[in-house]
Amino acid sequence: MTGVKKEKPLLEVLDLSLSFKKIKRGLHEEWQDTLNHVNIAISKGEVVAVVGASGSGKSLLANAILGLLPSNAYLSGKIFYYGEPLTGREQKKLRGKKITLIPQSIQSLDPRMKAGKQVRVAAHSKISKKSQRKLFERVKLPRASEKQYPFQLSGGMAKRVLIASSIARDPELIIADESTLGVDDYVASEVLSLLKQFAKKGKGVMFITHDIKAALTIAHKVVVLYAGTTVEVAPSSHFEGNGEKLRHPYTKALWQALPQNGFHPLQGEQPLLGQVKKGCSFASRCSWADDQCYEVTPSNKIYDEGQVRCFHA
Ligand SMILES: Nc1ncnc2c1ncn2[C@@H]1O[C@H](COP(=O)(O)OP(=O)(O)OP(=O)(O)O)[C@@H](O)[C@H]1O
Ligand code: NI
Repeated sequence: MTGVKKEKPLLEVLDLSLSFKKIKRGLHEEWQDTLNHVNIAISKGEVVAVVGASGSGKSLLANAILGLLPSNAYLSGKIFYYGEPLTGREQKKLRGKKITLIPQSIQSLDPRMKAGKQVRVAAHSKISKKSQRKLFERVKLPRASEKQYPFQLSGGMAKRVLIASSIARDPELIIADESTLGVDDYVASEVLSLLKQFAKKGKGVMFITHDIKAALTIAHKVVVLYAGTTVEVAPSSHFEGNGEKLRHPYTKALWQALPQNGFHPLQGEQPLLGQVKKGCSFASRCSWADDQCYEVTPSNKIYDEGQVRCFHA
């Protein structure tokens, strides 16, 4: 449509790289590079899945967005929130309010605090007991559980307390870190449907997971992270058939490794962050790789519906 100004994405991460300064005796400094040119955008009402194997940098990315990195961390690149730079000061202001995290582990609950109070404390005591009960209803927590301590809750209920806490202050962006990990299928599908509902209400949801199948049940698009780099961003609809519509060989391999697609495992291992060699980080496992891939890092190619980092895609 002409004349209609396109709304800026809720969150935009552009070419974000992250290194840690290592403590070294002597004169020279040593750096450990982790995230490397990460690009991701999330709009209101959108679920974006960030998919990657263990150690690919998913939680680092979440922490970078939330401003929760240790003091030896150095970031380059940009993070925008509604088109404005998300500075450390803004992160502090928005964190826990407009941008919230659903942590990976239920260990993040305070073991000495009853469930109802956990949620009221997450809301900085700005909500009444009545509102807390409404939140409990929203995440399908029985009223009686508000008086229970975390150890008395089932794993699924504890997850729901984390989720209720994360929405207590009506956030705009919810970052869910492996929220379906370690729960049974039933709880996982309930968690997924809650995340989907949040997006339907206009929030942006970043769903971090290594489970591409779970991601595809709710995500509008999938960001694939490999060894700290976003190698592909593709709409969920491109994950079909043999993966012909997917562009990056790693994304194709992830798709083809699913039991429903023939269970073709990918040989080799993802390099550890900090030990990624020059060139394309996927080259050593890629059947398409040629000399160039071992020498030069592919740039990010943007196409209509997504982006890809591969010379041959
Ligand atoms: N504070 C730090 N200093 C140096 N390196 C770090 C630091 N935190 C994380 N890393 C490095 O970054 C890597 C990726 O960590 P991250 O937790 O982001 O992975 P992940 O994709 O979330 O994995 P998982 O699926 O297992 O949760 C780690 O393996 C580690 O090598
Ligand atoms: Ni993680």
